[in-house]
Amino acid sequence: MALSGKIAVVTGAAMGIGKAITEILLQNGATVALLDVNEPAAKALMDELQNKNEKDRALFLKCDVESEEQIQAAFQKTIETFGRVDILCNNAGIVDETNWKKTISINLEAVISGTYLALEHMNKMTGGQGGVIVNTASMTGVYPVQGCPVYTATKHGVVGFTRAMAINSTASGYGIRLNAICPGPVKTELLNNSSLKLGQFSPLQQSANQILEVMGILSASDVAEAVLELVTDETKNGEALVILGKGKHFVAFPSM
Ligand SMILES: NC(=O)C1=CN([C@@H]2O[C@H](COP(=O)(O)OP(=O)(O)OC[C@H]3O[C@@H](n4cnc5c(N)ncnc54)[C@H](O)[C@@H]3O)[C@@H](O)[C@H]2O)C=CC1
Ligand SMILES: CCCCCC(=O)/C=C/C=C\C=C\C=C\[C@@H](O)[C@@H](O)CCCC(=O)O
Repeated sequence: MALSGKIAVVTGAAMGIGKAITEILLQNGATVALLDVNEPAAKALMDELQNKNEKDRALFLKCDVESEEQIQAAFQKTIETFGRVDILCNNAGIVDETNWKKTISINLEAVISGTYLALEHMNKMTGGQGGVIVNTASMTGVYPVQGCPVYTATKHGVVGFTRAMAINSTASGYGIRLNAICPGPVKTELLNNSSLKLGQFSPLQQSANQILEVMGILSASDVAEAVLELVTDETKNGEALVILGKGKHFVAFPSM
């Protein structure tokens, strides 16, 4: 898929991996609606884009993905402004093993809401033009990590939901590809603060640190490059791409 003229929606776009996804999509010619709850961070990014003459292809929409109404309003504004949606990156996520219901709400429920809203607008069976959805899972969506059982559960859910929806799309003719990106540790605010967010499992933090030593640490741009691969490679549907400091691989799931 060539990106020039394509319209993308990215959630959690103001910082970290979402910011890097936004930047690489813009660099490759796409137009991006940036959805985020952090208005100051988003405005700072928009100022950066202004300096790179990319601001006219970027639209910040304040949106808390915990609110289905706010996601719907952001989609509506995107379509009113740019005409359609071709690409969706459900990227917003948190780690919080104490407020674990919020973690489920943002990391999994919002991915489902965003995907279903995108279907309404992208589905070829209902007048859409098709497209691609990349959901940000994690290595914890494939390999359980001590210290963050609910986070791990949400990311397993993102992988399973994405793979099931990819099968649905093929079977139903939606014309939409769905893939999951499963990064290891990435140098972002989320990772920096993660050791404070393990709640009752904080004593297990050392095991998480060991993952860092074994797996290596990624930059947000490393992840964005892998997301670009999933967006542009039209042979990829229903994949879970694990990317670690030491390399990347598509998960080989057991066949039924
Ligand atoms: N940093 C890491 O080591 C890894 C992160 N991930 C996943 O990557 C995604 C992005 O994480 P990072 O860039 O590391 O985090 P980050 O904390 O650096 O950035 C997350 C962005 O999402 C936004 N956000 C948070 N809650 C939101 C909400 N309710 N509505 C709208 N926006 C919201 C934040 O304002 C922020 O701009 C998450 O889904 C995370 O689980 C996956 C694997 C590794
Ligand atoms: C434990 C929360 C994980 C959230 C990110 C994810 O999806 C997967 C991460 C995999 C390993 C995480 C290791 C975390 C180590 C922390 O305890 C902390 O030491 C990291 C500090 C960041 C740094 O050293 O650069």
